[in-house]
Amino acid sequence: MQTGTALIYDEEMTKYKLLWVDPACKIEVPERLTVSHEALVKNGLVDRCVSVPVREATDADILLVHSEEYLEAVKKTPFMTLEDLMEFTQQYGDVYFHPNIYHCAKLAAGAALQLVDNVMTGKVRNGMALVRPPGHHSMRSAANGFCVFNNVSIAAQYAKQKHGVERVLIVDWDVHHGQGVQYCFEDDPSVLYFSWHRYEHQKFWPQLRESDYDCVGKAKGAGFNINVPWNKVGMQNTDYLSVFFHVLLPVAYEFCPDLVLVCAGFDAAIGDPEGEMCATPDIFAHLTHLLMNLADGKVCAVLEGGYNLTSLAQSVCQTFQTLLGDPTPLPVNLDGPCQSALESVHCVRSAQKPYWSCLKHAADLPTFELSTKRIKVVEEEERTEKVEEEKNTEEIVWPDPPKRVSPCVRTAVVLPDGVDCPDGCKRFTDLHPDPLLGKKLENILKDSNDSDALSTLSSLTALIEKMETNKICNGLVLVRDVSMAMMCVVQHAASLNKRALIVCVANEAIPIDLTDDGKTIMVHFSSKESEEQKGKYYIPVCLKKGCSDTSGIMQAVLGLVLPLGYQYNPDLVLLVRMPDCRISESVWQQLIGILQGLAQEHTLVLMQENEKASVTPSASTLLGNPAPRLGPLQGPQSDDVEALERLRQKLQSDWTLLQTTAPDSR
Ligand SMILES: CC(O)(O)CCCCCNCCCN
Ligand SMILES: [Zn+2]
Repeated sequence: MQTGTALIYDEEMTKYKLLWVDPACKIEVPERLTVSHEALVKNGLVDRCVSVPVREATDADILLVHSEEYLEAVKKTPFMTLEDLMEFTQQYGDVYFHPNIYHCAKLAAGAALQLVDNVMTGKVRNGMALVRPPGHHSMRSAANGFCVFNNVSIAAQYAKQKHGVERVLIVDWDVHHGQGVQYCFEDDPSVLYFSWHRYEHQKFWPQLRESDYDCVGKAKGAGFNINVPWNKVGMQNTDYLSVFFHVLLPVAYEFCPDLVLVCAGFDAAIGDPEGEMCATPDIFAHLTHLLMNLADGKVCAVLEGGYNLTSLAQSVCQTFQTLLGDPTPLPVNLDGPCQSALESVHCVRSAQKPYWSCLKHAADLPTFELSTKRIKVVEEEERTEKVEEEKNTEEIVWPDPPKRVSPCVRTAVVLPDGVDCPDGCKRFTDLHPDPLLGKKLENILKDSNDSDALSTLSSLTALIEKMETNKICNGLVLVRDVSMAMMCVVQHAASLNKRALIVCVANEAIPIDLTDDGKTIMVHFSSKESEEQKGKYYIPVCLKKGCSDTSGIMQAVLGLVLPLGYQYNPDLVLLVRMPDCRISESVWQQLIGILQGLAQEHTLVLMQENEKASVTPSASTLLGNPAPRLGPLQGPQSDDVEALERLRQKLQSDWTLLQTTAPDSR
């Protein structure tokens, strides 16, 4: 299995800066790179990465996206006087030139290409390039928004041409719209471009009509351009996650990319003078994690924006730690998305509905959008951007990101004799069995003299305690009686006062009575509609074709289990695979991989002892290896989607992160 995270950085890219007064450009300073790199050094992350050298993009590389006349013009800038540089800059918007910026722009683009080469040839699994100048605003024949060459667009074309990549997903989490990327690929169905961006109904820079949610791509590219406008500032972690769960991830899994490129701008983080958002740096740990089970884990992030040097450095470290496989921090206190974010999610899903089967049941445009859409053309005078007042982002403070310590044992296994311990795992036995365990479990144990059942259960309970004290990250346990073991885990977690999220894939009802105290939530995948109401903490997901229905499961995992799980924020995730549940191995691995974003990766996988064939693949994903791709997903069964929507309607008043439509509260 491919491992290793590339870090691409060269201090040469710090050697250009603004040489004259320009309020629009003064935030793009060399210190952006130095503070990011220094933070990586300080946190011991540079030593854990594979350092990959930069290279200059060649003319041929640059001409994959830009015109010859533009390249020739930029080539002249190193020899220009200051006056010439200022004159040359005038023709573009919100960007500046410098005698050394052409050299740095070639290095920035070349760094992205080095990253693609190393990931595509399997020298590393993933990586991030710390570069300046950024890229996503630059266009075929124009510099713009601090950008000279479109680093990520060049990387996408390069990946297709040199490595035969057929489908590239570009995720642009920078707070500005990468219009340069949109223009480059808007009629190209092989590149799916996703961007969220501060928009404020076209009042925010670059004030483009084509940045709105209804610009979905052109001709063959229709549906392969996804714009999520933020029409208010102050968006929080929950707003970002809501867009990933209900817009990006369902489409990304349906698209099934061979490669994921990230326009990793960190001006979407709190404290940034450009974004004025409130999402904290640890959110990038989750956003990164949620992309890492796509494309067999081939994720290449390239720095774009980020102008608050504190949140930038923290966000860069959070991203690298996840790329390196460190447990994600707990997603604390997520309430639901704000009204404005919900309107954006609603509008994007309805605009993209014709193009993606995962959205075929999405709601239509909200009526208020239809009515104001015509009159929403913002009057010209309204659009004059407010004068550059100094944004008082200095006094904005936020808590330091939590420490993310990897337990010394990543994956512990409890296996019957005769089943080998997979590489990288550690066989676990309970060294100090609790003599009273039989008594404590008598309500569960049918036969308290059943010694090997008792020993398995004591290993199970001891393993949970090792996870809760962070000695072990996650675990895989094979048992004879899965239901009994599940009840034992539920009871033991409750006795430790730990919240457990149980995801159970089965094909028939399961004998369990959940306490109604919210200490345990169970999502039960089955093929039968369950009549009896087992309380609001028991969530039956019915799939007509049962757990063999890949797209049905994925639809439910992304749109229901993830939002609910993130909002519930469990201490432990218990993944239970009942005998003969017929789930496909790769879907099972996706389930394990995706849910590791919760509970600091404290996932306990429980299967029957005859599932020997699944031990190695399950362990591989628990060890942090990316789950295999599922292939482009078909549409889920209509009646399953309708059942899921009914379930969502029922649950979303308690679990507000499940919402996908804005109440028509006009
Ligand atoms: C890579 C990037 O998207 O971060 C570049 C953003 C350019 C912003 C231009 N306007 C700045 C106005 C100053 N308040
Ligand atoms: Zn930006």
